[in-house]
Amino acid sequence: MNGASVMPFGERLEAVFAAYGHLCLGIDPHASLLAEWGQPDSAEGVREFGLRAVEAAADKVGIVKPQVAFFERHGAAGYAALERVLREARDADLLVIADAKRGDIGSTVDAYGAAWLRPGSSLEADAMTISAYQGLGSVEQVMVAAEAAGKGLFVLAATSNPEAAAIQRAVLQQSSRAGSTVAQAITQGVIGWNQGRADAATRTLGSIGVVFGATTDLRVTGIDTDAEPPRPGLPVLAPGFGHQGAEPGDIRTRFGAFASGVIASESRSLLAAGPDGLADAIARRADEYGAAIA
Ligand SMILES: O=C(O)c1cc(=O)[nH]c(=O)n1[C@@H]1O[C@H](COP(=O)(O)O)[C@@H](O)[C@H]1O
Repeated sequence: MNGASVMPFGERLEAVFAAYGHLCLGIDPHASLLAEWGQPDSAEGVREFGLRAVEAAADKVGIVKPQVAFFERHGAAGYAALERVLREARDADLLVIADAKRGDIGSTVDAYGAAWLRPGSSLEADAMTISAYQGLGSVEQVMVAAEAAGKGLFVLAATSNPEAAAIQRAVLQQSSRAGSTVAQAITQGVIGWNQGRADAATRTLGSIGVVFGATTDLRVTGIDTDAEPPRPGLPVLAPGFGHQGAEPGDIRTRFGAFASGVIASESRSLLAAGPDGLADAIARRADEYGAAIA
């Protein structure tokens, strides 16, 4: 793969923001939603659910985030269903974030990167979620490979679930970032990595982002939301809108200076509209985010 010829993920994300705004449809085929959608709780059911969600999302929103776990529940057949959903979504020109939350020692996490981000892989997505609790260095090579292939990564930093605070707000004792919280150190590490690219000064958004839950108070986590982040801007995957309680109007107050890079992700709150109402629900919500971020 010739890295010089691919469009960086951050540029693709910027184009999607300009065309469709900041809303992302999470594709989470919970058993209860499958029942509401009239689909069996099986690999066939999650495939049909995913395909109908993609159909509703196309031209209404620019980004989808399939939650891998709900497909994995159905074993190999569930993975075949996911492969089909990923392919259809990418063919529909949606930017696809595989929510796989992988992490491990470097040599193993590289294989996860190859599974989800290598061009031509049957599970190829445009970006994936990744965990760096084995050290940011453990995912360094995945960052390099993602960047070279025009792909993106979202590293968990300050997640939306309340029980994460105890770990993510813990203060580092050792390392060059001693005194920072875990969330802060991961965020600063990712910002620094994007700044270290040779063409950083010409980019508006970097290709490596973080996950900040929309329900989380970032300031308490040690992240300064008032300071203008240096170029390139930081892509922020922000679940927690809708079902978990955050609303479009919270974008500015929660994310401050990071707001322009926020991907506002909602799954259950949109999917609850059912297969026939989903496209309209997405369009309505996209307008609300548009007004909130303008
Ligand atoms: O990485 C994620 O997407 C994620 C991070 C986080 O901090 N919180 C969070 O809820 N998520 C995912 O976002 C989705 C949220 O779904 P809803 O609460 O139904 O919108 C689920 O697939 C979660 O796994």
